[in-house]
Amino acid sequence: MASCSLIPSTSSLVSSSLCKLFTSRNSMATVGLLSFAPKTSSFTLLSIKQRDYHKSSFRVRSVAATVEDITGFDDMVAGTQRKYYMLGGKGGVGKTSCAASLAVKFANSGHPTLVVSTDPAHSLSDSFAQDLTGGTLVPVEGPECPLFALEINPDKAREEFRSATQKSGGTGVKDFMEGMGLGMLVEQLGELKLGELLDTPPPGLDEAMAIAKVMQFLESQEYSMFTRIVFDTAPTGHTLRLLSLPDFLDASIGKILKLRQKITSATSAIKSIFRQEQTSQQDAADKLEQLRERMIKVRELFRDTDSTEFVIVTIPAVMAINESSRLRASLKKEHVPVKRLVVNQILPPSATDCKFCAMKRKDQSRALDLIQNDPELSNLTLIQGPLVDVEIRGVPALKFLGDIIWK
Ligand SMILES: Nc1ncnc2c1ncn2[C@@H]1O[C@H](COP(=O)(O)OP(=O)(O)OP(=O)(O)O)[C@@H](O)[C@H]1O
Repeated sequence: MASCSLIPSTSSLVSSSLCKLFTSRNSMATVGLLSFAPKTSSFTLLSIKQRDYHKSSFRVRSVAATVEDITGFDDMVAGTQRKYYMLGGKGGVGKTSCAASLAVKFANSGHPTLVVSTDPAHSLSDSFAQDLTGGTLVPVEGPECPLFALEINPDKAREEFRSATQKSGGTGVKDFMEGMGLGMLVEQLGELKLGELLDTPPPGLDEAMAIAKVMQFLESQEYSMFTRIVFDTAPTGHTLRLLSLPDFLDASIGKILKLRQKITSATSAIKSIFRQEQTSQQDAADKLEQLRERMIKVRELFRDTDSTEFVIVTIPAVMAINESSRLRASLKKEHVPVKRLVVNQILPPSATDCKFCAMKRKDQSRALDLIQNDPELSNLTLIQGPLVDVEIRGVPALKFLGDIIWK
């Protein structure tokens, strides 16, 4: 029996003798069950993924740290309310490794945790060395407390956007506008660049929709157990576009909806004659409005200093640091809370450097100086992650990395 700390508020959520933990999005089949025996204060996690059957038990210890005088990981782990950690940075710096190691550390510290990849090029499965694909919550085997992973398929999110904006079977802005009862305005609306919006969903939209989807999941009772959500986000460019999305959508979808409203109220007299068409137009309009609201929620989540923190991950190299500085400036502009900067892959100390290592060390040291003098980065808490000599794959390796980085 593995030992586990659980958050008091969480235990009350699972006080029934057996509660459904989650269901597969596609099949709606139950793939996980959590049973709780109040007398022995023990939980039994039964998870069934396809044909695999996995059963583990863990005892409840009282949780977590006090909130006074805490820094570092203590600050991240303290408290029973749900917190979101978004890890982002330049491609290849170690975002996934850091996100996965943080998720393992949260789970081993008593937080039922969900780690989500919204990077179109998922690597959570590679990092955990387990098959976590399928766009649904999959239990990660290994940590002491429940840890689930979710790789959101960006193609599906994009498809959803297209079906929300296009009349069934139709393509392009003209069909969509006609579907919305605005066919006569297609020409006049040229300058809004709606064609671009509808035919080629804006970059960052898939990631924003993925995050919106996770938030939707988490609103339901069956997913309310998670107290830490870690996002492995797509490289910098996507993140920045994601943050500017709500304004962009407001400017485009908002205008369409307003126009449509004007027209439908002007033509209300003939509404009843075309009731069928009206319904499908209303359906499209509702979906667009829902999309816009979800994007606004995602932006609010990013800006919520009480529950969210964006952690920038970088490496000690000039190009990566410059990109991190720009990312931090943009996040500041968007009021996204950032406190920590992880500098990953720093050469560990050595008494006897070869020529290559000595050069590399000097180079890294210059890059670290750059951080100290960077107006955007110098006031962040610096977390140094060493370059390790083996590939970090699987829960034991992630635990090892997490214990070094998240202190
Ligand atoms: N501290 C480290 N020491 C050694 N290898 C590391 C370290 N951190 C990450 N790596 C390795 O670097 C590679 C890239 O890491 P990872 O996939 O975590 O980066 P990423 O930023 O998520 O990449 P992408 O932007 O492509 O998603 C992996 O092979 C990983 O094992």
